[in-house]
Amino acid sequence: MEIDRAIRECDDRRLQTKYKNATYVVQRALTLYSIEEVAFSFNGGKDSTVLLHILRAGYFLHKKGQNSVNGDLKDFPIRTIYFESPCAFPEINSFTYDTAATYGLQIDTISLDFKSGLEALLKEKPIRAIFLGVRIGDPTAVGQEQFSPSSPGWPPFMRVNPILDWSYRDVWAFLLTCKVNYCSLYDQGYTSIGSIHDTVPNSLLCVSNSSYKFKPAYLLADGRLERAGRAKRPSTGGQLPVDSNGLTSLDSHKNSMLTASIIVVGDEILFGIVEDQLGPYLCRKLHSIGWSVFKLSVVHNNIDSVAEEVERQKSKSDMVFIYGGVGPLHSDVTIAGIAKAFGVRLAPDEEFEEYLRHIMGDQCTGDRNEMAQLPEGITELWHHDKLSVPLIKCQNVIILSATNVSELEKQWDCWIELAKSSDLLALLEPYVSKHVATNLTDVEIAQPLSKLCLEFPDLYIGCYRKARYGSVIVSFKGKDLTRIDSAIKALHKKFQPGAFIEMN
Ligand SMILES: Cc1cc2nc3c(=O)[nH]c(=O)nc-3n(C[C@H](O)[C@H](O)[C@H](O)COP(=O)(O)O)c2cc1C
Ligand SMILES: Nc1ncnc2c1ncn2[C@@H]1O[C@H](COP(=O)(O)OP(=O)(O)OP(=O)(O)O)[C@@H](O)[C@H]1O
Ligand SMILES: [Mg+2]
Repeated sequence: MEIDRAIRECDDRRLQTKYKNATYVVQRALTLYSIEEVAFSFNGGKDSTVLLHILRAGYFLHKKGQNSVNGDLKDFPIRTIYFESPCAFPEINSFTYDTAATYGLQIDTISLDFKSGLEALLKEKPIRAIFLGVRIGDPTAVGQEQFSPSSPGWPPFMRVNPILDWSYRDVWAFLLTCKVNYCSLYDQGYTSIGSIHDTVPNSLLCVSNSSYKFKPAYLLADGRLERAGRAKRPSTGGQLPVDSNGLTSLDSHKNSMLTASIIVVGDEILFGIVEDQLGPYLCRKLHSIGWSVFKLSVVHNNIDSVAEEVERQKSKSDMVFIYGGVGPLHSDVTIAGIAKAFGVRLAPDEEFEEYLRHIMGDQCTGDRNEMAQLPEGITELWHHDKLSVPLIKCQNVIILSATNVSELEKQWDCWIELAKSSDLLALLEPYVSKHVATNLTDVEIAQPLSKLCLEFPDLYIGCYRKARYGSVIVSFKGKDLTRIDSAIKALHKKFQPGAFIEMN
């Protein structure tokens, strides 16, 4: 069988593993369900083209040893369904039908929408499982496994996703290694194909800005950007809903208040063995860009403790910073905790794996690297020349890998630079503060200070002392220095001259 042979003879170990696992899923499905009970959902896209050949190979391996099977091109008895749409590219349509003719696919063309079409199909045919070319990274893949029952509200069947864990690069390695045909649009710069109304060539493959020439899809270096040619649907996902003026909540917040939370993961801090110095540093940095820190919490190195705190803070704050518990050790549970908080699973991230391979060399070999597993569908990697490993952002949660202040300083500077250039982080008026000290007693200053707070509601006016029997320090924090000066003047007026001394 030509596909099986091509993979066995190539020297790409990773591809061989992916192929082995995918054909294994097909074989298990063909053991669980009879051939009449399965269907292949084929639409001429690159992922479903990979799946076609995986199914052909899986069927061959499943039947191997039986005289009836010879691995011929047209030896494919699995019912194939195609949801035809007037909005599909003509190239996709013709590729689908040409492929059906080449491989002897028995195509059922369905002209209804997916749900109604499947309802009608399942009433008529004994189908119990449908093979799909869904992959991690597809918006619809979140929460799916290789075998996933259809969603509530959909007709009942098993979705079988043999190539769920394949990356963009795996797809192209397979198609090119097996030298099979794929839809011609992929050679014209299309990297993921939807309808004619929402799909254009991927601009990252543009040969030069002046021409409309594009490189082929397999040259896209960063597979996470395969959907860059697909129109974005308006979404309120993440933390930044768009208002009626088209402004994100960050824009409309520009002159008001944005809040951040900081979560530290560290048993040793809670045991009192280690002192956290990163939290206070981050608080100062956040104030310097005008953000207000809502909470700084320390949690145990435990997935549930991390998940619980992340879940709480991600909805209360505009941004959550988390550090500690990041790495390959048993206690490094932060990333798993974040995945749990968002209700997604950890999935291998090929690009991140490559960074790790770069810094860890031979220590990081094998087909799977636990450290390269990141929360699925919500993770972005932020690169900066000065960082050996990119910053990891899961929606509004930023994972910092710094373990001391100087590392944090570097990560913070890079993060600010990246966030500024992507317009993600609103840099607000920085907070400014002044402090005055007095030897008056708490009782003497309590009431006038309460009144002052009412007179200056736009300022934060707080008190602290360094010793029980020493001076009290009153702090004024806000975004307008003249308001702070007015408040201090008003305070002076309430007492004898010289009762309060301004501190540096
Ligand atoms: C055979 C088949 C089965 C599907 N089953 C489900 C399902 O169980 N639950 C669901 O939410 N969507 C299901 N879908 C819809 C897909 O998740 C997704 O919405 C569809 O592929 C449209 O993608 P697009 O909007 O990017 O074109 C199914 C689609 C097909 C073709
Ligand atoms: N119109 C359709 N008819 C039949 N199956 C479909 C259709 N649209 C999607 N599917 C199924 O859903 C899977 C995922 O679709 P998706 O668009 O992500 O991948 P693709 O079309 O194969 O490749 P690409 O990402 O390049 O568009 C397909 O592989 C196919 O199994
Ligand atoms: Mg598609």
